[in-house]
Amino acid sequence: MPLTSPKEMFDKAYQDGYAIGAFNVNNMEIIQGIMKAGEAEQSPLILQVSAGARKYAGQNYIMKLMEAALKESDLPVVLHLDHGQNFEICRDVISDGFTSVMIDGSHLPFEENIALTKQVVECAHGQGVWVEAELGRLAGVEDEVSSAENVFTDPDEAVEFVERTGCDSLAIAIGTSHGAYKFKGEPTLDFDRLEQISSRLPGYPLVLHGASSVLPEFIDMANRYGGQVSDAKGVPEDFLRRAAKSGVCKINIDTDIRLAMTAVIRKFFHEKPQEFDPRKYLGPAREAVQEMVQHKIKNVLGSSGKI
Ligand SMILES: O=C(CO)COP(=O)(O)O
Ligand SMILES: O=C[C@H](O)COP(=O)(O)O
Ligand SMILES: [Zn+2]
Ligand SMILES: [Zn+2]
Repeated sequence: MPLTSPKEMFDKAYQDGYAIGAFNVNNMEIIQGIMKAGEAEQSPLILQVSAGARKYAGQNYIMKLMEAALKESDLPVVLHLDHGQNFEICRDVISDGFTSVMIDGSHLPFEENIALTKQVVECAHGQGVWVEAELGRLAGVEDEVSSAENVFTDPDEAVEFVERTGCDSLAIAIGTSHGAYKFKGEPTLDFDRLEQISSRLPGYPLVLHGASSVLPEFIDMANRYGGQVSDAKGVPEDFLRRAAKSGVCKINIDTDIRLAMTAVIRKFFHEKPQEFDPRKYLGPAREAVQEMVQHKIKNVLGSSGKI
């Protein structure tokens, strides 16, 4: 199946109150784990590539891995640029064949964010490519830049932003953040704000970044085998189910992939210190990614069988 645009995926998801998982890819094992999970669940998928992933794997490798994944699958798959920081990176990945880009002007003043987003929308729409933008700011680390504070999305500004830029979906800040340390105390999200935004933008797909749940199973395993990932806390799965029913069509997950792989590899190294064949630990790490992604699709996002 060739790469698809998010349009049809999001229309269906919005109608039925489920969400599509957008999973970050960095290497072969991650792509394979996600694709296998999607196959097993017959779920549409968004594979997303950050600037960091492009730098790590190399854009040519990413494209060839995608090509291989699509050759072996009939699933609808979107190839999406995660957190595009400027016009040039969006333009470059569009010419490589990405079907969706995020232009992240959330660090800019409102008018500058609008101007940058509009510039990307004009270029992308000319080629049938979807544009996600961001308004508000998430605390945490993204692309090696860390933001100390959340700046929640203002509902009035969200409406004006969408109207003036013509962006196709909007990432909003309602209390999630990137990484494994999302909450100091009890997790909370500003659902009132989400309802306000979604009711003022009816039918419009919203995006939730920083949506990993930081599964205790992997935190415990990592720590049991020498890790030091303490006080980690993610977004409770019930919050994600609720968000999916309130206009959130795309839920971004990266940290949970990282934790699953790391936990399994730590355990392996501890239990089999004499082994040195990377396939022996990257294989189980790939299986852990598959299982975790399958769990999300089936039990949290609700996208099983929605192809
Ligand atoms: O938002 C993300 C990628 O854009 C990932 O968020 P997590 O760090 O919660 O996985
Ligand atoms: O939003 C951030 C994603 O988790 C990507 O992270 P990265 O920039 O380290 O690849
Ligand atoms: Zn951002
Ligand atoms: Zn993000």
